[in-house]
Amino acid sequence: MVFHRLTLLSACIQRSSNLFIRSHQFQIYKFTPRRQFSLTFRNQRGDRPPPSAKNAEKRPKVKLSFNELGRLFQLAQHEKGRIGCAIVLLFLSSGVTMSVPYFLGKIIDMLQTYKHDELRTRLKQMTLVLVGVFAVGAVANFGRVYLILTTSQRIIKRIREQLFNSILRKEMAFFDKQKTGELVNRLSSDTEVMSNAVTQNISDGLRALTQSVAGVGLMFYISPQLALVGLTTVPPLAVGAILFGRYIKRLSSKVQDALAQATDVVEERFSNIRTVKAFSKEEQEIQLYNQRISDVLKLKYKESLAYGVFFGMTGLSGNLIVLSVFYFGGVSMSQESLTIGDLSSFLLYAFWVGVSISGIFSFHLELMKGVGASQAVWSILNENHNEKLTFIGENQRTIQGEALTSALMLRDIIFDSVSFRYPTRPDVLVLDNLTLRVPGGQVLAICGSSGSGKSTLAQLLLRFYEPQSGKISIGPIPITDMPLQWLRTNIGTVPQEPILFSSSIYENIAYGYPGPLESAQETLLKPKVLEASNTANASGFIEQLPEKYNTKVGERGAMLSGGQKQRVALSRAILRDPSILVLDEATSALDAQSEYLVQEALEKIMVNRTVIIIAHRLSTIIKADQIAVLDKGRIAEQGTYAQLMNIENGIFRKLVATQTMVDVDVGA
Ligand SMILES: Nc1ncnc2c1ncn2[C@@H]1O[C@H](COP(=O)(O)OP(=O)(O)OP(=O)(O)O)[C@@H](O)[C@H]1O
Repeated sequence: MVFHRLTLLSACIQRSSNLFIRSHQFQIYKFTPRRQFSLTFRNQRGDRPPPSAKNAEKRPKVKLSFNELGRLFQLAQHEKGRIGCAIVLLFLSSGVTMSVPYFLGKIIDMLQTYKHDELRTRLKQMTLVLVGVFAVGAVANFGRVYLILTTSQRIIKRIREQLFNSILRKEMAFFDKQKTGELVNRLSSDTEVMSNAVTQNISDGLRALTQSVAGVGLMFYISPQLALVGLTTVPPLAVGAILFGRYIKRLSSKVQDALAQATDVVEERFSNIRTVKAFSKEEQEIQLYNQRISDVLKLKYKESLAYGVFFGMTGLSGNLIVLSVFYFGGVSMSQESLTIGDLSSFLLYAFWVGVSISGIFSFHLELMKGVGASQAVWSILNENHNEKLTFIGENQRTIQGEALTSALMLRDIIFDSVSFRYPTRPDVLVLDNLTLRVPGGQVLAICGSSGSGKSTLAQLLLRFYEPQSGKISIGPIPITDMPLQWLRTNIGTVPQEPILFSSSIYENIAYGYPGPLESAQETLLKPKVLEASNTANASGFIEQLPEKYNTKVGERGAMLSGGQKQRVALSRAILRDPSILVLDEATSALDAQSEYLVQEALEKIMVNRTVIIIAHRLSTIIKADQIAVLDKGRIAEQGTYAQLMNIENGIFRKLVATQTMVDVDVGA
């Protein structure tokens, strides 16, 4: 009978041992998909991976600094109550889990000790008690899981809000350096890793810690000698697991880099699909992608080999523990110092201890990942590179005695000895002590060869960048003294290649409305949108679309033609009724009809505004009140068309002669 039960128990333990191994695998694999996903773009430190896998060796190591750890834990500060409740529930549910082996041992002993009616009565009582205990465990578990998951999401939401807010307020130089994909990755993936490190991970880690402490305690309680036998394998296993963890960490970093390279191909090719197709490079791109994913597969083979060896070894040592516990346990049973129930409980506790220890390793790994991800997020959240966004207050109506009105903005714009280099390219002097007066209320065409700095002038006027020396004023007021938002609200811009949002035409035009959209009443806004699109000669084509103003324009406005996009962008710019309009003309020629419509619209909106046109078309230039020619970072010539054409060997004359400018017959 005893032998039969031992055989049963042996089968049960073999299952437990397999479960133990699978559970180990689960504990480690559990994080793998998320790691792969999040690290596709990011290495351990949270940086975008370097382009070659070779460089991966040089990545900085994450060291657990208490400051960083402290800052990470501060994320959970607002959620103390919820996390506290979750921890109490965690202790309760862990207590229930850890009581299972104890009760199981008791039942086995009961089966051995009692017979017939007595056994039935006792079994009934025990079952009733256990139903109650398990019900409490289930409720506690439900509460813990619900609280932890919702808290995690609340923390993610809070960091995302902060991060998005911080990113949007950065100056342009920040965006010149950062890759969009990387910022998106910080917002989506890193925030999740960080939040997980201080919620789910804390919960899992605490459970692992309490269960291993309780498990070891109970093992010693049942049989100190057997506990020592069982636990002798823990230190070598721990060393093995740490070494294995390090190896896997290195290997998986390489896997992540290889994956990132494969993803880079996908990202870039998808976003430039028109170029790929136009050059018929589909085959070449498929091969390139296949090569990249083959690199991933090779590394995965290595990883699989390592996992195989490790789990083979842990499986073997797990079985050896079982064997030794059986042997020593059997000896103790023969000396009647241990019951079969105790032995069963003991083995189950040993199983839980094993699972929990692996949980502690995972906790450490996740915490490291959280710290790694947080470093990049903290550096964005640091106040560096923020724009000085000053919102105009109710009482601020004047600057230096001048009323903040559109009349002020209609005064001359003066660039006074402005020198400028882009922060990302400090070796190139784009504007060299440039002085320019833009007459208020008139149209100034700026021309010059490609790359001479025409668009840069507009960027400085909008204060996307600050000049290294010199100043820009409107009337007597330097633009640096004006509230930034007010300055920008009074300047309408239409870039060379307008980019629209993927929403409807109506929403794209309404985007020009100064102030928060929700505060603008629909009834007031709609006529303004219609009027703006009329002025910009956009209403004609919009009305012909099946869904008119509700037509979705596709990503970046891809569903509209170049001329249509320009007119929607023009509508958006004039909706805000700006005193200053900056138009960067498209370098490529529009068809004659579009060209005519754009030109006609421009003539309508030029009235009572200062207009700066970064001009590429001779037709526009001829109509301008003044023309400024930019050359070698300075204004080389300024005057009317007739005046500039009269300059012998003049730059403007040469520009016209070499037909650098697009000439379109607007009367067509
Ligand atoms: N964000 C930037 N970061 C670094 N350099 C820049 C940046 N934008 C422009 N540049 C450089 O500054 C110089 C002036 O560029 P800008 O765009 O003002 O020329 P442009 O006269 O408007 O040219 P185009 O007529 O071809 O549009 C160029 O050498 C360009 O490469």
